[in-house]
Amino acid sequence: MNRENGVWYTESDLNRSQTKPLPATSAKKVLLFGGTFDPPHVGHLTMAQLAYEQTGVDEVWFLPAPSPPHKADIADDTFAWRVAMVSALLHDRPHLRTMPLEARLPRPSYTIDTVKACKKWYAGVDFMFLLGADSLAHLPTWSGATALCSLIPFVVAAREGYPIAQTMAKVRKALPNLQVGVIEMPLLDVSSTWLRERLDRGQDTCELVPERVLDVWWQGPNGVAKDGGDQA
Ligand SMILES: Nc1ncnc2c1ncn2[C@@H]1O[C@H](COP(=O)(O)OP(=O)(O)OP(=O)(O)O)[C@@H](O)[C@H]1O
Ligand SMILES: O=C(O)c1ccc[n+]([C@@H]2O[C@H](COP(=O)([O-])O)[C@@H](O)[C@H]2O)c1
Repeated sequence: MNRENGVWYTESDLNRSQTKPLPATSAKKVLLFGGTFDPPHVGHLTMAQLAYEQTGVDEVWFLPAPSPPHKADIADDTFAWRVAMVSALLHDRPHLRTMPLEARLPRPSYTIDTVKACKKWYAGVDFMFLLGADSLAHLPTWSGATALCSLIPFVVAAREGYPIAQTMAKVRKALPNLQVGVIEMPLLDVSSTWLRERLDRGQDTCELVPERVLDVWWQGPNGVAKDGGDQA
């Protein structure tokens, strides 16, 4: 491990970012979807699919965060495992892509760094960022939130406990330059936390985590190849 400018990174991150070509795209409009995905579930899949249909983007890019800024308990060494679970979730849906691009970036995985990097790496692409209303409510606490809002428009999905209109109004007071659209989606009151608790107790998750994803979950973080079976 090395430390530079207050940021921790591993040698393998650096080697990787210097040697591996970026994944190619022919997309002109892309919706970025950042998350911890521990594990990914039908809520994530549904919001991405509906956002794809309703925004007219060419692709939705799932960006698992190696080190999510507000989740100190998430270990970097679960990253490849979470990437592999996202790939399993998106199986057979080429317009929804697993893009572990944040592996190439400093830790913690601040969204402003990700957005700046994506705009630089994919200069011809128009980006938007997808999040749930709970994440939107916390947006004012994100690193460089005002600058981030001037860089990218957001697309928000409803989430239990965070009524959209009130949440947007409150966030706009803190971030007057916020650009945000809302997707139509039924409330799906499912979270990774609740599912993890059930999995830890050996309880049925009733297809809220698809079987393919569960196969990876049960392999554990040490049972998955370090690149998560993916290409970014
Ligand atoms: N059921 C859902 N409905 C709407 N948005 C969701 C839902 N689940 C997750 N999201 C959104 O997806 C993004 C990534 O979420 P994340 O990977 O943290 O899953 P989570 O279910 O919120 O996890 P946890 O319970 O561990 O906080 C966040 O913007 C979050 O708001
Ligand atoms: O940039 C930040 O300060 C920041 C703070 C909290 C969350 N985020 C991003 O929001 C996305 C969802 O985060 P989470 O913790 O709900 O999985 C993920 O891409 C995080 O990197 C970003």
